[in-house]
Amino acid sequence: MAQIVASNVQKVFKTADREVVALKDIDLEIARGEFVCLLGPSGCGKSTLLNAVAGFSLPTGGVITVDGKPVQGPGPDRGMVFQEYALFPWMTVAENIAFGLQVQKKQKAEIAATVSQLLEMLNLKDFRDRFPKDLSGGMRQRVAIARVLALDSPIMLMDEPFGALDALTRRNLQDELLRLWERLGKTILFVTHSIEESIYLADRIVVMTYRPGTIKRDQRVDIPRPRDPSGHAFNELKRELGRLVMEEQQRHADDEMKLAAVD
Ligand SMILES: Nc1ncnc2c1ncn2[C@@H]1O[C@H](COP(=O)(O)OP(=O)(O)OP(=O)(O)O)[C@@H](O)[C@H]1O
Repeated sequence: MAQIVASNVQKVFKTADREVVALKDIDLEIARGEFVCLLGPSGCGKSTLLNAVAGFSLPTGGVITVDGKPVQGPGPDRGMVFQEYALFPWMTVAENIAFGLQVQKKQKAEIAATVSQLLEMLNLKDFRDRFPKDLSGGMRQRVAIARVLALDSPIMLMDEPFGALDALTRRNLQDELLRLWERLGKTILFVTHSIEESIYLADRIVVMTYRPGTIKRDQRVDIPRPRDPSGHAFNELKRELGRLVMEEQQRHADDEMKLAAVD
């Protein structure tokens, strides 16, 4: 049985002067341990779908289930990593990682052991007593990932987590994430608008359309890992997905022109 199932999911946002159909007829199944990327240009509903799976903002139609249970709000089975490193600035790295476990009232010794293990796993040992402001963007995002891993959720939801990082740091963290995913067997749903990032990471890439947000292509990636971005199969797929994404980008641009004309 699939772990995450979206059935006929719709999401309509109503604003003062119009309605935006952010998601329409979304049917998607994600198996336990699968790495799935949601890909598409800005405004095609990627974050809306991720937030619906997270339970932050529920669909206006259809249903999403996790392990057979309808999602009605956030839960400990789903951890979220955002683009903006949502760390507490007044806590050290170690305290940030420990925070969720303290909220869960775990034993002190257990918290200490988990924190040490995660500091080690994410190469953060030398930074345990630093504050977020003294860390680079990449380091902060490592802490954000460690913080979610501390809660041991079987599902990780990631909203453009590496979008603000420079290319080299981004590749490092992508490799790190793949290593963790292979080691820990998590299910990952990862939002990106980078075609290359999606091909580098995912088992499956779900390409979305712009307004309404529907599934344009559900693409399996069979290229063996580690994937070589200069390889033939990688570039073939990049070209094909690039074509699909460009079509939606163009619809976005046309829409903006129309709106500008009305204003
Ligand atoms: N709270 C809201 N109220 C009204 N419209 C919204 C709201 N949130 C999102 N939308 C609209 O829904 C559509 C989908 O937005 P969403 O943020 O999910 O897209 P996205 O693909 O994640 O884009 P980005 O890559 O820019 O984050 C957009 O047209 C957006 O303007």
